[in-house]
Amino acid sequence: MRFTDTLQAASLRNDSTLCVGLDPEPAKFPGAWKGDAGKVFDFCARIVDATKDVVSAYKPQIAYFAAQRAEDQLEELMAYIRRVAPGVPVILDAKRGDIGATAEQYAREAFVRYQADAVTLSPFMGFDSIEPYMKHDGKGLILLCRTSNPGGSDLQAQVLANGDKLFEHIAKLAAGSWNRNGQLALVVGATFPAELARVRELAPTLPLLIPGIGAQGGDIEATVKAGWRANGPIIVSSSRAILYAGAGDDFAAAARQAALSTRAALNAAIAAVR
Ligand SMILES: O=c1ccn([C@@H]2O[C@H](COP(=O)(O)O)[C@@H](O)[C@H]2O)c(=O)[nH]1
Repeated sequence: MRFTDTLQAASLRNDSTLCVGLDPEPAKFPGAWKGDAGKVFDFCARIVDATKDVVSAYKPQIAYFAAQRAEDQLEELMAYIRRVAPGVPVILDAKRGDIGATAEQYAREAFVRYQADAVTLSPFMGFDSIEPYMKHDGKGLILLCRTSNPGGSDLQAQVLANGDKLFEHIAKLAAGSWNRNGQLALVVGATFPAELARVRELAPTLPLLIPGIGAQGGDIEATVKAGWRANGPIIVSSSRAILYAGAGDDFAAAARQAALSTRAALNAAIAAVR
């Protein structure tokens, strides 16, 4: 099944545009697990158990696993999600970008080793750095466009010779000539709703992965108003605000409550603009 179809089905089934980001930090683990990098899988698996009927997607960020020498636990987690939450797509947040030959290897890592449904990519090195991922039929390729961090403006807001800002140019390419097999989507931060609205204008039907609500302070209503369209899906991602909603043995229940209230806020905002 194509990433976009899996996403739509999960979104309908769970009545959700919420993506839970899986960014495990052992220093923030509860109780006896605190500081134990051997508990990365267990921690994330309990979060998945508690949220699998509330989300439209999961987004593990690979750095949190690699930094703990926990890539094997990420493989185990990907298999676990496929087993206990079949039909919920998994976006590997890796932000890869390299020459074609190396991109082939990164694509194998994302889609063969981890069997992700989609991967985040930096478009900075151009189309030939994205093309190798397109050999993996139906997988989602989510290009950084207007990132959620303040420093994203340093390059992404630069005006090009044709008058477009760089992020506008990326949105046009992704909605146009680069999107050869309909696999492309864009990352746009919730922290910049005006730019999010501009990206939606330029790419009316592309799925938008939107990090920046929760710990980064992005506003849910402004995000939905700018980004959601009936035929333009949004995947609104929150990591720390869900994962660490509770610090005790009830951390998974607290994560579920945080996911439920975030989903409800997203759905209320969608109902208001529908
Ligand atoms: O522009 C971007 C692109 C990716 N991210 C990633 O999303 C999560 C955000 O975590 P929170 O705890 O919800 O702030 C994290 O994995 C980032 O690497 C982003 O924040 N902004």
